Amino acid sequence: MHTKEAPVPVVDVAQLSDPHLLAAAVVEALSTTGFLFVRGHGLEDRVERMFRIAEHFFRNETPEEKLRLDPSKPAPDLKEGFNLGYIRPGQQAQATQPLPQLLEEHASELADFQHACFAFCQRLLQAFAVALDLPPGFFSSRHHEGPDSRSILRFLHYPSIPPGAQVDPNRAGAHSDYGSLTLLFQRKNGGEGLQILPTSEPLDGGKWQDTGIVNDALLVNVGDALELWSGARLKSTLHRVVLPTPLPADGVPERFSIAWFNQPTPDASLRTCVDVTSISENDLARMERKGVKPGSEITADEHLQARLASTYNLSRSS
Ligand SMILES: O=C(O)CCC(=O)C(=O)O
Ligand SMILES: [Fe+2]
Repeated sequence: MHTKEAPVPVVDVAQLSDPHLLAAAVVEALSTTGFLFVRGHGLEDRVERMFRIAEHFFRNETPEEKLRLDPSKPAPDLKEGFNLGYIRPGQQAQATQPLPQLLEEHASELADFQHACFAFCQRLLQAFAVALDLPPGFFSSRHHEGPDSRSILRFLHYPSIPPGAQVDPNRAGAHSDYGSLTLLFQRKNGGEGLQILPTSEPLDGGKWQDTGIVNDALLVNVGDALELWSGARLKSTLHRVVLPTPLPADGVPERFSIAWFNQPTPDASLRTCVDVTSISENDLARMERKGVKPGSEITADEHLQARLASTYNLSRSS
């Protein structure tokens, strides 16, 4: 169900195998709010199973092993995450980066889920190319699966907040995603808290809006690489995860989410594919703030490295 403000539209894509029909259904939302709830995506049967695997992992992995897996882990009381790189599918599924034992035993299911996420993104990417009057494979042919792909599956856990705790209201700070597309899976119970700052709002002091949760839908959002590539025809929107304010007297339950960060092939050119002079002042300013220059010759890997090295400096008071 949507929250009151409900800024993110919902589409059902189950019947939209034709890229033209899919484009007509999804492009409007992704070129305005940059976020879209998608139903009928075909991953429904697998999502709850992935949440169970993630939940079991976060609950049972030892603190020492968690620290070893991610020594840079920030504020462990607010958020913890685990990134899974490419896993070769098959009976003897094989991770290309060693997996902790608790995940290794599910390698084949994890590989299957990663592939389903990748395949769904390929469908969307074909629709975007059609919408921009480009050859249908323009974006999708510049993405691939394999050990050298930069795409990752991320399990996220936001631990519960006990009654009366003094904590920063940000469970995850304001950011935009770096890649081409993100698929975000949320849970009905305890999953609330994701907010977006529509691109029409000022970066400092703008009005954040709750995305809400839509049952059985996954949330698609555009990342910085695709925003640059498409000359901001598709928008990479700031988002964050917040706690309710004031904090409820009985505390806040834990929250799990799962994200698939789809990345273009590292050496693919992200040269803007539309006339750069047609990009609005507002979009240029937003991109400049991220250190992104439309029209320049830059590869997906150079873009990713640059984005990883830079951070926003946004006020957290809004
Ligand atoms: O947990 C969420 O709902 C959002 C996570 C997110 O935006 C991210 O990891 O990039
Ligand atoms: Fe994100």
